[in-house]
Amino acid sequence: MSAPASAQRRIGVLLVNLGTPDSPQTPDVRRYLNEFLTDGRVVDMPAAIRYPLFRGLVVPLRAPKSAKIYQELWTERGSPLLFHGLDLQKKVQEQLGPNYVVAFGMRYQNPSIEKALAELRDAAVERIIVLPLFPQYAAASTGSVQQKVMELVSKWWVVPSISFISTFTDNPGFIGTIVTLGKAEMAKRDYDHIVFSYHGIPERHVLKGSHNGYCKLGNCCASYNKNNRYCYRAQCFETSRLVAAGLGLSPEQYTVAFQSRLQSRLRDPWLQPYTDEVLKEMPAKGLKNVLAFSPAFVADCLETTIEVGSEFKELFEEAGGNHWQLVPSLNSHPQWVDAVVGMVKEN
Ligand SMILES: C=CC1=C(C)c2cc3[nH]c(cc4nc(cc5[nH]c(cc1n2)c(C)c5CCC(=O)O)C(CCC(=O)O)=C4C)c(C)c3C=C
Ligand SMILES: [Fe+2]
Ligand SMILES: [Fe+2]
Repeated sequence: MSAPASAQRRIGVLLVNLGTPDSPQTPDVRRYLNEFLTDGRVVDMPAAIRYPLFRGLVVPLRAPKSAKIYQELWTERGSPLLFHGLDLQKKVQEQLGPNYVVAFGMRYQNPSIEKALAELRDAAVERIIVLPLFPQYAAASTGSVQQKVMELVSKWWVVPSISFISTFTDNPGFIGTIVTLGKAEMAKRDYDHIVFSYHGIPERHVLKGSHNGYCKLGNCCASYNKNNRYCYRAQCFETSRLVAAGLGLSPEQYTVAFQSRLQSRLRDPWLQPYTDEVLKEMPAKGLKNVLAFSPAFVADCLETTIEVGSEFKELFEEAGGNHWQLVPSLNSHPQWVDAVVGMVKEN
């Protein structure tokens, strides 16, 4: 006879995404951006410069503009990044069953990681598996979640056993779901070219994380190996290569590019090529029908729906393109739910 569920050892699973404002109104967007952009892992300036510069100047100027974009993105269910995260949590919990407790938190704003961890502690879980929902490790995303979780649990009297899934750039279930979604779009029409557009990071961040100086922003990232396992650029290339293989694409049929750079007067270079520049040149080369993937994000958000799905489409059409199509995000697709369950069970 098996022990009752309540007597069995339970494992906590913490799914974390980046964050989103509580509402698309300027004060909430300002609060969100203040927390996000003063994180020393996102803007790696000395705190004495970062706080006054971002709280006093950058965020007050940016918040009203960002609020307008969030209003465009907002749905009846609120922010897509949030409700898709909650849907994923529910479906993963259903599949994992009563021996697991699945919580969901955001690195910035709500529901906070602190609240999600407290749910797991209250459920008396024996250990916690943390899955930051960023496929490719970056110090500014996954690293920041890890730091926050460690800061919070280090204050508990009984510190739990914790493990982190730090990257799933090449996870077969993750790759397979993107391939499924891509094939569905490719069945609807013919495309001249494929773009894999990833969230950019400053080149400096890649160099700071370079293992023994291995990564130098050159051909070092062309293969994915033990020396560049956590190099964001190498991981973006690896995800693209695997998805391209699943779709049967040759290297000439796709381009990897980077979006969402935070324009600054310091003009520090971000990972290149920049997606907006690449796509503007495509129509003149005869690439008039383009399918775009956003494999740095697992759920719809500002950077997918608005930036890739609508702003890039407009730029592409202005440059003479016919058809620009964004492949939908994984959200809580059943194949993706299976992939998350698989990663948890393997851990
Ligand atoms: C995929 C992982 C992410 C990395 C790496 C990342 C780095 C990074 N981001 C900024 C600045 C901004 N990012 C913004 C939005 C945003 N970023 C990610 C993910 C990563 N960021 C997501 C999922 C989102 C969308 C959130 C949503 O609610 O939809 C924004 C806000 C956009 C705006 O206000 O216009 C900024 C700003 C930096 C500087 C950085 C690395 C150094
Ligand atoms: Fe970002
Ligand atoms: Fe590299």
